Formats: sequence, structure tokens, C-alpha cells
Amino acid sequence: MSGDPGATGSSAAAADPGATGSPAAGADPGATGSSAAGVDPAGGLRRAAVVAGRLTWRAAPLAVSVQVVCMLAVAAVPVAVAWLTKLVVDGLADGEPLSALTALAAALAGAGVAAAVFPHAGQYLRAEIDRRVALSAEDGLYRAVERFTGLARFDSPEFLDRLRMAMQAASTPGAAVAGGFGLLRGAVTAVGLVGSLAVISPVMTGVLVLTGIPMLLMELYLSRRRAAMMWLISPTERRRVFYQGLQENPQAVKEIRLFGTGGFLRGRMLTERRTADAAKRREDRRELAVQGGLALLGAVVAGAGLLWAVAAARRDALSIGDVSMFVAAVAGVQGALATLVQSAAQTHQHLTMFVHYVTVLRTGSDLPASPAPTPVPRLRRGIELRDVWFRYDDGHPWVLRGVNLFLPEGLAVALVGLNGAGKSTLIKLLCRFYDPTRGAILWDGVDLRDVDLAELRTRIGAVFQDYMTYDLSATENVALGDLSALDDPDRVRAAARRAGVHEVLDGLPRGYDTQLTRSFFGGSEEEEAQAGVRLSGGQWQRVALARAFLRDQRDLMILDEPSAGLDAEAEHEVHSRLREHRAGRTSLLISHRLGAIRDADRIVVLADGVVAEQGTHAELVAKPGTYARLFALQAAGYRDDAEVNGRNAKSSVDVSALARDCIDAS
Ligand SMILES: Nc1ncnc2c1ncn2[C@@H]1O[C@H](COP(=O)(O)OP(=O)(O)OP(=O)(O)O)[C@@H](O)[C@H]1O
Repeated sequence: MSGDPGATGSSAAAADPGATGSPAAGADPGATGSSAAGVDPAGGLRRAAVVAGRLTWRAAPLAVSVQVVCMLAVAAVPVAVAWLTKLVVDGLADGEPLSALTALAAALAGAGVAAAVFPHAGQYLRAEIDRRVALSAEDGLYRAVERFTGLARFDSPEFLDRLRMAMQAASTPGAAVAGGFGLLRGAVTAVGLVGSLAVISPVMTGVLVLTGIPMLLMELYLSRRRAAMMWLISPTERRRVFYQGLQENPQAVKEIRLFGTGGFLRGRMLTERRTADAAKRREDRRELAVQGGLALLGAVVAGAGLLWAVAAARRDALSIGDVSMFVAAVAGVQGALATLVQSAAQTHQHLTMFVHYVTVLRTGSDLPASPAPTPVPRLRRGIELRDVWFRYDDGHPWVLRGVNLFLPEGLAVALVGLNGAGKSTLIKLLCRFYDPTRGAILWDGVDLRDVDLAELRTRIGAVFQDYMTYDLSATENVALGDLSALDDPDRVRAAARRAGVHEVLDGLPRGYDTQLTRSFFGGSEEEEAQAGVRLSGGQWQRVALARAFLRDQRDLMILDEPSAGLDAEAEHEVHSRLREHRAGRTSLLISHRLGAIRDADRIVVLADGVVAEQGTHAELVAKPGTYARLFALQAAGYRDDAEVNGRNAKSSVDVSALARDCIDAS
């Protein structure tokens, strides 16, 4: 339905295979055109590491400092334990005095306490750092998204995929840093133990270290492959989520039940899941083979080392303490190397995801901003479209092919045309959601590309064809038209009254505080009963209209099919109100119901990408053309209805009122 662009938007993106991979008009190629893996290797990772590190430090400097201390303590414990164990065992064998042995045992016990406590403290700190960093990263990401002032980026499936990955990465940037800590911890432990082991057996130490190098390289290779695989399956995942969402969407469920398409959609959802799972399975198997092989290699090396140590002790080349130290050090070095390798892989994988975050952050607006934007004064003369050509991107057909049009200040202009003629597109250009591919749009003679965009938008009010229905309270749904009305119930009510929806909203269980949704509820039965309501399509449309009425002091009011969902009486009433409202104001109204726009100061017919006709209603019906033909068609329909309804005076009231509008003029 029109009121839920989320549903329609995702359906369009997911259902149109041709749409994938084509960057939208004006999109920064840097934002969309990268390698198949979606990452540029070394430079991107380095940059991501710097951003993640800076973000983490700024979000939680104290927690990070304490975490480093904990981490160093945890890293030193295995080395201390290995040495203390050797000293205790050797002391026992050599008959050292009890006091010395007690001191060593106490130190060993202390190391055990540290080993027990510090990891928990570290875990708590890690969770706290994660929370703080995620908050800050999410804020940064959505601030960056807000900077995309146009719509082109949101038309690009590739960019949407990147954004989805960036959102995932934004919720776990701390993981990359935690991986870095793990690296450091593994390195400290490994260096300490390797040094200790080297005292006993330089050869064995060399062998152990050499087995660690292929482990590290293979883990990095696997991590890179996994990140590339995630990027490749992201369109599949997006489609799966789309099919999944459809089956939970109350609007879609109507059609799904009636048309019996549940099984079909479930089948598609599962196909997408199977495709993604197959890719993941291939990767898991590869990891199983590689990691299993490496683990086996490590176990063989450790076993061989143990045999050597036992044989050396028999020859008295090693003390008993040396053997215990050797066993602890081999296990410790292998554990440390495993931590090192896993942390490196984890850091690499998170950084690879974080590259998407950084890319989104570095992506500029899709609309070039003027270095010295002109302020947008109140509209005095009008808005001119001068030879405007537009297509959504180079691969798409032209929608507008040289539109020349003037919207004079203070006049109501109506835009008419067949489906797909480009009416809504023209409106999007007026709001500067896109720039014309050729030509220009001038606000009192100033190109929209040169004006302050935020200011321009404060000068415009609109009801879009695909208006939004927010899962918020009635007050918030209206006040989103102008946030300054959020704490001004009188303004909200006045706008709702003008849109003819005040009685409905006032009569809700909690009046204007009622949630216009059934999606969220508080939990308790009582709360659920009062949780929210669903409005009808026409009632939602009036709410959207009320939202626009809050902006009625703006210079340009755009109304794209503002009454499409209304019943005849409501439509008549809304258009009467709009007529009053539009008098003396600059407005652009789109409607397929020609009876509703006949009183516009100027009617413009858009066909084949150009202005095909324009004039007043009387002028246009007087000459053969698209408008006269469409009007005659609609009038004939009403005339037939009027004849039928004439036999039923009660029910004819509304229809005949509208029919009179049309027939009178034809
Ligand atoms: N975001 C988009 N990306 C690519 N093509 C688009 C996009 N939006 C619209 N179009 C195409 O532009 C053309 C004009 O669409 P537009 O919505 O402007 O028509 P309209 O006159 O408002 O139609 P209707 O009367 O059905 O609302 C259509 O062919 C449509 O497929």
C-alpha cells in the first residue's frame, strides 16, 4: 500500500533483478563501485583500524586503560606460572628450605588468583566498552546517512547492502578492538613463554614458532574469504529478509491469504536461505579442513617435544623442573599462538566489516553542495523548470525530456498525466531529492543547485503519494510535519481538524496519545488493550494531510494524490478545504480525479516527458487533446453512475455531487 513505502521499497529492490548493481544517478562511484569483496585490501583495513581505535578510545578511555592493564596481567600469568612451577619442583627435588618453598607456592597461588579474577574483570570491561563504542558508532553512522540529502543512494541496491553491513559493523566495532587486545595478550604471553622455552630448547622453540606462522597465514586467508563470501551473499540475504518480512506484514498477509501465495513466498525465502547456507557451508568446510590440519600439526609437534623432553631428562640433560616448565611452556606457547591467530583472524574479519562502516562515513552527499549557498528568500515570482531532462540513471529511460514549466507565486497549478508520465518524479526534483540530468529548476531565478538545501526544504510542505504511516502516537504522527508543534497540542488539533480527522483521533482510547500501531505493546494485558489502534487507509491519508497542514505557511505546497484513499464524501470535503487553503498560495496538486482539479488556476498535462498541454479547465476542455479526452472519459463514467444512482435518491447524494462537478463542465 502506498502508506508503507518500507514494504513497497524493499519489494521493488528485491524483486527486480535488473536493479542490482546499477549505481543511481549522481551516486559517488567510490561508494558503490568496489571489488567483489566490497573491500579495498590493505589501505581500507588500515583506515578501518585507525577509525575503530579512535572511536573506541574516545568512547571509553578509562575502561580501555583498565582493560589494557587487566589484559597485560592475564598475559603475564602463564609465563609466571611456568617459571614458578619449575622453581617449586626444582626446589622440592633439591630440598630447598620450607620458607623459600612457601614463598614460591604463595606466589604460584597468587598467580592462580590473578588468572581466575582478571579474565572476568576483562570480560565486564569488554562488554562496557562494546556498549559505549556501539552507541557512538551508531550515532556516527546515522549522522552520515542523514548527510545523503538526495534519494539516489537509497535507489542503489549495492549501496543498501553496504549500509546494512555498515549497520552490523556499527553494533560491534569494539569486537575489532577486543581482537586487537587479544592479539597483544597472545603476543605478550607467546614472547614470554618462547623466551622461557628457548632457555631449555632453542630447537624445539624454533619448531613451535615455525608451526605458528602457517597457522597465522591460513587464518588470515580464511578470514578474508569469509568476509568476501558475506559480501557476495548479501543480496541473497536481503531478498530472504524481504520474503520473510512479507509473511509477517499485516498488509501483505491479506493478499497472501487470499491469493494463496504463502507457500510460494516461503519457497522463495527458503531458496534464498539455501543459497546463502550453501556458500556458508563451503566456507565452513574449508575452515574445518584447514583448522583441523593445523591443530593436528600442533598436536604432533607438542607430542614430539614431550618425547624429547622425557628422553633428555633420562639423560640428565634436563631437571624435573625443566620438564614441568617445558610441558607448561609448550602448552602455553601453543595456547598463546592459538589466541594470537584467532585474535588476528577476528580482528581482520571485524575490520573487513568495519571497512563498510568507514566507506559509508566517507561517502559524500549524492547531491553536490554549493560552496557558497544562496539563502532562500520567500518566493516572490515563482518556480521555473527550464528544459528539464531527467532519468534515474544512465541505464534507465528518460522520464522527463525537456520540461518547460512555470509555477507562478500565489497560483494553484494542477499536474495531470497517465501513470508513469513522471508527475511524482517532477515533484521529487522540485524538492531537490535529485538534480535534473540536464536543464535547471529556478527558485525566483536561482538554480536549486545553488541554494541552501536545508532552507529550501523548510519552504516546502508536501503530501507524497507514498506518504508515511509512523508507528507512533497520533500527536507525533501529525507533529512530524513540523517538530515545533510537538509540544503544542492546539496546533496539532487545528491541523487535524482542517484535515477532517480530529474527531477520529480525539475519540481514540487515549485520544491524541494513542499509538497508531498494533506492533508495539507494553507487555501487560491492560497495557496491550490500550496499546494502539489501526487506522483505515482514508484516516491515515487524512493524518498525512494534517501533517502537511502544519506546514501550510510554507511557500510551496505539494499535494500528490492527497485524496486517493478517501470516500467520495471525504474527497469532496478535503478538496473543498484544499481549495480554501490553496487560494492565493503557491501549490502543485496531482490528481487523477479531474473533477478535483478543475478549479486550479492552471492545469498542466505531462505526456511523453514534456508539457503537452496547459491552460485553465475551460481552455483545455475546449480543444481536442489528452485532458479533454480523459475528462470526457471520467465524466461519462460519472454520468452512468448518476443515472443508476438517480433511481436511489438516498445513496446518490455524494456521487451526484461529484458527478455534477464533472458533467457541468463537459
Ligand atoms: N526511483 C526510481 N528509479 C528508477 N525509476 C523510477 C524511480 N521512480 C520512478 N521511476 C520510473 O519513472 C517513471 C515515472 O514515474 P513517476 O512515479 O514519476 O510517474 P507518475 O506520473 O507519478 O505515475 P503515477 O500516476 O502512476 O503515480 C516510471 O516509469 C517509473 O518506473
